[in-house]
Amino acid sequence: MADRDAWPRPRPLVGDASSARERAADPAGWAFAPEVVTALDDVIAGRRDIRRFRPDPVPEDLLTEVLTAGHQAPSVGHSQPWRFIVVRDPSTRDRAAHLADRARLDQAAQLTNERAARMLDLKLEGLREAPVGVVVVCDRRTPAAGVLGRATFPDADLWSCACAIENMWLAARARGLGMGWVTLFDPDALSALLDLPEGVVPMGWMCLGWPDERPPAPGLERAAWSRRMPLADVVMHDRWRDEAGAGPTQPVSHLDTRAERAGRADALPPESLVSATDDADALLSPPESLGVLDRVVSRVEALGRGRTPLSGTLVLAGAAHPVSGLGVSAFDDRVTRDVLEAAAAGESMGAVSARSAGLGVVVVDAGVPGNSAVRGALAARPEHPRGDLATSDALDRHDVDQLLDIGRRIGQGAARTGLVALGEVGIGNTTVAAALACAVTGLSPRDAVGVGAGADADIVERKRAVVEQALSRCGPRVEAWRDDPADLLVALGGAEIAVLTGVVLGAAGAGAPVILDGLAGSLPGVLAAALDPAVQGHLVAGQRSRELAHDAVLRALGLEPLLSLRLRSGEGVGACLAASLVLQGMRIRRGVARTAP
Ligand SMILES: Cc1cc2ncn([C@H]3O[C@H](COP(=O)(O)O)[C@@H](O)[C@H]3O)c2cc1C
Ligand SMILES: O=C(O)c1cccnc1
Repeated sequence: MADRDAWPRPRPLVGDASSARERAADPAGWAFAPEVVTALDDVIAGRRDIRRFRPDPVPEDLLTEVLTAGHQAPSVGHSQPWRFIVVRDPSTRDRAAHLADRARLDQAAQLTNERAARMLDLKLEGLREAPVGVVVVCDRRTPAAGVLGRATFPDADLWSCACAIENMWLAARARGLGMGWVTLFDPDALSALLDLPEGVVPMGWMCLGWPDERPPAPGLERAAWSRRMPLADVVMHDRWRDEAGAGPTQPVSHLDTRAERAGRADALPPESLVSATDDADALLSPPESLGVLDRVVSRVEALGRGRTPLSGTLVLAGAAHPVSGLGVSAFDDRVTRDVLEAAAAGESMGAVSARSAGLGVVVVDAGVPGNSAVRGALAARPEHPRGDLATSDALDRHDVDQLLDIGRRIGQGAARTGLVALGEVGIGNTTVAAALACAVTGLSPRDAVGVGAGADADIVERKRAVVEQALSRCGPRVEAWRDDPADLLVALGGAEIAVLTGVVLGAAGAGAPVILDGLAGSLPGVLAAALDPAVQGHLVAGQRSRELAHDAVLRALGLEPLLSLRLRSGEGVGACLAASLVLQGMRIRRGVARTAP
């Protein structure tokens, strides 16, 4: 038996040397000296996002110290997912600065006028001045489930990189260096610039250098853009809501709701729909007297708050389709140009239908055969070669973006006239439309391919084969079409459908009802609604045509067609017939005697 009261505690030579007794005796004993704490608080409080830099070089040892601080950040599962790309090459820096210039204008376009002007006044990047750029990227190629803590919070790797950035920021500030975190980029464009592989994502561009400003407060606070919220507004106790059931306010948005409306549609406002139906109920007639038409009229009147003009515009877009070279139409490609020229002259079936319905016509040449744009038509001709969709993409991405953009502007203009009716012309486009219909409804080519403008059995067989080929060529892209509806237009086409998709977005964004036509004249509604769900409340199914997949497409849209005439005209003829009916319904609604409450 030992005769000692206590044995000395064996102090480990590795790991935590503190003892339980020491920790219990002095729980705060791990603190740094008070002057260190004050210094840390000073650095945290004095950290600024620096946008103005002096040209003096950053000494290598300081840069290494800053990067070392970054590399000491905490990371999920100790995964250290950050990688630092130190950029000194002026051409890379200039190209990055150019990307930021573009992103700045794009962002300004989404803000209110006042905020946009102020944003453009702000200096948001110091990319061209800072002698060093450090691009912090996150290597996300490791499966989340393989990293401790990421299976449940898969984005924790990104947060770890943000911690590294903050560490660098503080280390830079303590040394008198300035750092600015620039995220004013299209991330894909920045990735391409730095040649990042798939799965490695940029967190932004850190400008690093000697600051040419020493701001006592955050720049955005100084510019009266915003102010730091009181601590009490961001701290809650035990749960999100307080006793009164209120939660904290969400961060402020400077989005322009009007610009948003010009670009994106307003959902059909429930109050105005209710007031339109209330008005219908007051008519001296049985409720829902006009049946399907009644509902459409209520919707149109709700959208225009009863002031929709008794008129409108047929937007008729035409385009050539290389797939017509695969024997999928009973007609020659040149017909497309002839019809569009006749439309511009006011003599095509679509143009005459529009006139007879009291609508104006806007003819859009989205690349009909021939080397020049059709006279009298708005030109929206794709710049790049188009593919036959069976073996290559129908359209180039840049062209699709342009077509959508031009369409949007046309739609916004047409919206001012009242109803916006869609019309298409393009030999071969029922094959394109069938492929799109398969993609968006899941129909098989056998159930989607129809006779178009008059196919025989051989043509129908070839159409099916082409649609099958196109769908298997684009497999995963077709399945994921909702993630990127514009890519479906790239894969399958066609240019007139892309323009009309833009028209739907623009018209609905400006508050107008959009009347769909046949199969190719309904798909723009599906695609636009996928791009902006609020479009849905603006869509009216003009007709159910003869084309096989049309019914499935209308069902997918949840729309009941006004007419079912087995049309096969295309060109917006059905949309015009329906528009004329809608206008008549509006006149009836507006003219009939009201009953007293
Ligand atoms: C003279 C003529 C005028 C047309 N206007 C519209 N289409 C309709 O038929 C074409 C699509 O059918 P497919 O895929 O079988 O080629 C599109 O132009 C459509 O609008 C027309 C067709 C013809 C022949
Ligand atoms: O239903 C259609 O849209 C259709 C049918 C045949 C030809 N063009 C269009």
